[in-house]
Amino acid sequence: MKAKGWDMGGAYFGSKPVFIPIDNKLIKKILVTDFSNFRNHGFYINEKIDPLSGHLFNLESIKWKHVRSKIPAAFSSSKLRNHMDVMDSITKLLVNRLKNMAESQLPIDIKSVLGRFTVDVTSASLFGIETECLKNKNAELMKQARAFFDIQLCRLFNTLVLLIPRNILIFFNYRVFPTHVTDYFINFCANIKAQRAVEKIRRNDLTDILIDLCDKIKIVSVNSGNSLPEPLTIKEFAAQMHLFFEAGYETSAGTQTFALYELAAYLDIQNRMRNEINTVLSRFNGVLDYDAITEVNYLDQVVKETLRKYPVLPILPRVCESDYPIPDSKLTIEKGTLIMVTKLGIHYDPEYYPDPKRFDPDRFTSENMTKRPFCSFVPFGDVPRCCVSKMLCR
Ligand code: HEM
Repeated sequence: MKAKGWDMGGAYFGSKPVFIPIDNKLIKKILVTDFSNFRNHGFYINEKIDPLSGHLFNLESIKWKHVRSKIPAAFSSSKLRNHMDVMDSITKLLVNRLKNMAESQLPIDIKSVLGRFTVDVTSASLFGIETECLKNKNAELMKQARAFFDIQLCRLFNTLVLLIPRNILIFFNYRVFPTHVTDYFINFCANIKAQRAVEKIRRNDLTDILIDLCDKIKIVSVNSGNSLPEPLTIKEFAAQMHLFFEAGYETSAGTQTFALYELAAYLDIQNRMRNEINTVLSRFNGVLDYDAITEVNYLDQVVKETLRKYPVLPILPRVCESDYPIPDSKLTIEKGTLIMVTKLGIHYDPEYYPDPKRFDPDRFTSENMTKRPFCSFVPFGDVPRCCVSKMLCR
């Protein structure tokens, strides 16, 4: 569409009209400046029948804001610094596992290995839970979290279901998550909450933040006109936990897999990255700690170029909350219209990234990055409703 000189376009998703902003200033308005009119993702949510669907990605309006406002504390750089030891020990386990696998000369399902590694790292650092998915392929938590999504047919079906209006799905009590997965996660969370209460454990991690949301009601000034947020129920707590296990798996494991693919294809890039890591390691006594990580700039460029070329979640969905006159145009986006900001379109725009199919980490030197406009690189979306892990990416 941009090649035709259009600033915006449209399509149909089934019978639903979809607005596609192309002009970068309009994208910024939708994601950032006029966010209050485009807060929600518009995905199917039915907390009564399908409690796990009530997770942060699906939550809407005030309830989303209430839960979301507490989460960033779990992702701060000081928290990350504290988690370096546990990340280091799980990474050593990964290296050993891969060495053993390589020696056996058998094909490796690398995405699955990296997925289990990611779940171990996120669980240990965010929740203080040892999941041991890397050690044990049949770890129960992993089986439950992936049971449904590993079946391609179920994933396809759940995408097609989005074509059906939400009120019809609610009328037919449609549920995305099977009962056994829902029950497993509700029990799992109830046990963690009880255990922390009995043993008086306080780690100030994501688990504690979610438990606080269950136990405490934040008093909002009556004058602000907002209703008082209710404490989270155990089911709502479980929905958030389940999302965090899922979110880390597909996104991070997928990105690491694509990065390995490109590094295997371009040995010069691989060698340059390895040399940089070795040089930094030699300055930090062989330990890749938090400070060392801030110095591996080329590695950071490789990650960014991978996120550009392979944007997991290739669109950023939004719903227009009230009629929105598009600035500098005679058009209005009608209330209820679905908006799709296409990350893929932005990341493959030759105006920002010449020869976009080429894998070139040098697009992300700090000098080159400052030449591109705002919203030209959006792997995590943009504030306020960006990915919660965005702040961990340099
Ligand atoms: C390569 C890694 C990742 C990528 C590329 C990624 C990308 C994204 C994107 C594009 C969104 C939607 C943003 C929007 O609508 O504007 C999102 C949302 C989200 N992500 Fe990630 N993500 C990654 C890793 C993670 C990890 C490791 C976690 C947590 C453990 C996580 C948790 C979430 C959550 C909770 C949301 C919903 C935020 C909200 O609606 O307020 N993501 N992510």
